[in-house]
Amino acid sequence: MCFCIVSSPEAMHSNADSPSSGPGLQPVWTTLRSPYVFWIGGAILLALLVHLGIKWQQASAPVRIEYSTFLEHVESGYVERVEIVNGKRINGTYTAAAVQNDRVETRPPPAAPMGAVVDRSRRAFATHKPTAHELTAFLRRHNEAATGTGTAPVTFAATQESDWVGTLLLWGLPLGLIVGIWLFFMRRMATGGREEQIGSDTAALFEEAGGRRVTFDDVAGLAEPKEEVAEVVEFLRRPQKFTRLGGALPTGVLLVGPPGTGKTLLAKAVAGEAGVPFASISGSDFMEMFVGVGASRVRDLFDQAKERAPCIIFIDEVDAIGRTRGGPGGAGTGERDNTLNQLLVEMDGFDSDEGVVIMAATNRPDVLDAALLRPGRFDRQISIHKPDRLERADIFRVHVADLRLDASVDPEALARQTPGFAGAEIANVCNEAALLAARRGRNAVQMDDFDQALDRVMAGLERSNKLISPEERRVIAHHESGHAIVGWFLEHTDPVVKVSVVPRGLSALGHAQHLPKERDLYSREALMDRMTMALGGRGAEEIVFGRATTGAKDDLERVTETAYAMVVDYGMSDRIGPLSYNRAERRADGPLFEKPYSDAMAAAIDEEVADIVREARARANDLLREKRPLLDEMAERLLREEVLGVEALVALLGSPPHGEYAWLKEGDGTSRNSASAEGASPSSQG
Ligand SMILES: Nc1ncnc2c1ncn2[C@@H]1O[C@H](COP(=O)(O)OP(=O)(O)OP(=O)(O)O)[C@@H](O)[C@H]1O
Ligand SMILES: [Zn+2]
Repeated sequence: MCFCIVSSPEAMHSNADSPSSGPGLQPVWTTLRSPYVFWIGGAILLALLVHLGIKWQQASAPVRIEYSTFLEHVESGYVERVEIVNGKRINGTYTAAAVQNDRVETRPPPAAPMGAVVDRSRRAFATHKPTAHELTAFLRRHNEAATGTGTAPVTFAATQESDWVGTLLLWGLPLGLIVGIWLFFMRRMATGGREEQIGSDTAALFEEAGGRRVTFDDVAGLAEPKEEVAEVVEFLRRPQKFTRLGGALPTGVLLVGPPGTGKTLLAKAVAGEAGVPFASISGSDFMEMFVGVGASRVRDLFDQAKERAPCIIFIDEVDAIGRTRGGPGGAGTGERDNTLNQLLVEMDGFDSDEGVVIMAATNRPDVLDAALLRPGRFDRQISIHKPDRLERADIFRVHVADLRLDASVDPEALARQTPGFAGAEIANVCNEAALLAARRGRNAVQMDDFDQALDRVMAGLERSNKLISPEERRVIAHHESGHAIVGWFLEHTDPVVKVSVVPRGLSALGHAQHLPKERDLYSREALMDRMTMALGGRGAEEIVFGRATTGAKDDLERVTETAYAMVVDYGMSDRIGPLSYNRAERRADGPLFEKPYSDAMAAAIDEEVADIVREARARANDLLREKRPLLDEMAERLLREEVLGVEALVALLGSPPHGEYAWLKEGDGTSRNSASAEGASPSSQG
């Protein structure tokens, strides 16, 4: 049996229009640090080569003589051979006799030292021909005269030779540049553009980057994620303990959450706690590389990891490689597919007792290729949320621990002032405050340093659209309160256990969480109540602000789906009757009805669906108008406290008028971090 309502403990709504921040940009220029060494080394090598070349050229160089001297040497019969290069340079050879008898020496050109000419190995000479002189005619005349006197004639030839300096400038320079750039990229690939990197020098680099080992104490908040990765730590410490009975441990852990919430930090802490090497590479690093190298980089990474096991590979922004294959994406898609395929192959090739754990982070789990999430790969997902007020106070405490603080600094107050901040932004605020205080010449960081730092960081966040504006927060708080109040007072809705305006992930801006009751059968009234609750968020926006926002998109999708199901699947409409009109879709392999109902019936169905939704909407809005004071109070408290647990809800709204809330008395599901509230599943809670 199939029901269209999914009673997921996840949010009833989200704001799909909220812009998602793209993958964090890597600081490209930090990667240039090591190539400096490379460039300087290259320059020294080049200088050395040039120097050697000049030396060699000098040693084998011909004797330079003046053109007039050359003409005299020809007339004296000392010259054996002449080569005219490009019509202007002359390379010649003296006769052996002339050199042996030192006759050439008789008229030394001022520039050429004499000793050189008597050197038997240097019969070569060179000179420059003035353009005006007719050398060939001169030589011919000389040869004619020579035959008469019996001396040997001068052989002469003309050659065309390219000018090597010009050639070098024309070809060598660009070629050298290309080779240089190529080498540079090869180097970048070899290091993955990152310092923290597996390899022979990893350990040193890691120590340098991290300073000291990161532990769970450095990660504030994130109670549940920490609990979940604790098992990974155990596994890395003592793999045999787990695999003793033949069980296979998960090798892939995917951390899902918005940017700056501490995913990298958590992965590092796992490595730190387990005392194993940690390699970090960003998915976009793979993709920056030339075609065909991404895959081999993956292979390298895994080969090295296996050598260093037990260890952790952390792939940040895994969505850069892990996007659904064959999808659109223009250039580079094929390369990405290859890289992803290699990653899948490597992950499959692991034995879980090898002790290599792959952690990956993404803020776009929705775009990941399904193959990545299959068992044996990233089959374990841990979601990481933005911190609520109390967690933010904890994060502030971690980051001010190393600062010299004035007594005026209050982490609680700072946490209240920073709704919507992620850990990275809090770290940023603390650092800014310390710098400001230092600039002002203070001995300790004071609260007003923090205030100013806050203004700065906030301005930046507003500019980058990462911060929810106060008006938006008010809308969200009322929207969530609307869901919660409607859900609280209706008979057939699931008990609300937590209301929050802490953004949860990519798009959900807040949520009202409810424990689904364990059941498979819903009456018309139950479905109506649930639709009414889903419309409570939008209703509250309308009542309080006079208009609705896009924040109700998901709510409306769910409502529409339910309303149609009531009419065409469940026969819950008197006007249409107990008929199922969904056959064509359902029985894909059975006889297909091209059109299972008439146009008239289609129109009737649409009208009936609209009626049902109108009714639910009216109920929601009526109830909210009646409870308006509660709605406002709840929204105000949410804005202050961000999260309301069950106890706070009971205090505010009174005991729920319907339903046997047995779980209430157990005192569970009340605290902000309660696992049972977070991971509520129909089977664990009645
Ligand atoms: N829960 C936390 N406790 C303490 N510090 C935190 C926490 N979360 C984030 N930070 C601080 O923010 C910095 C950045 O966090 P980190 O790089 O781990 O975020 P991320 O989720 O990996 O971000 P991204 O998705 O952009 O890579 C950390 O180095 C740390 O200083
Ligand atoms: Zn909603």
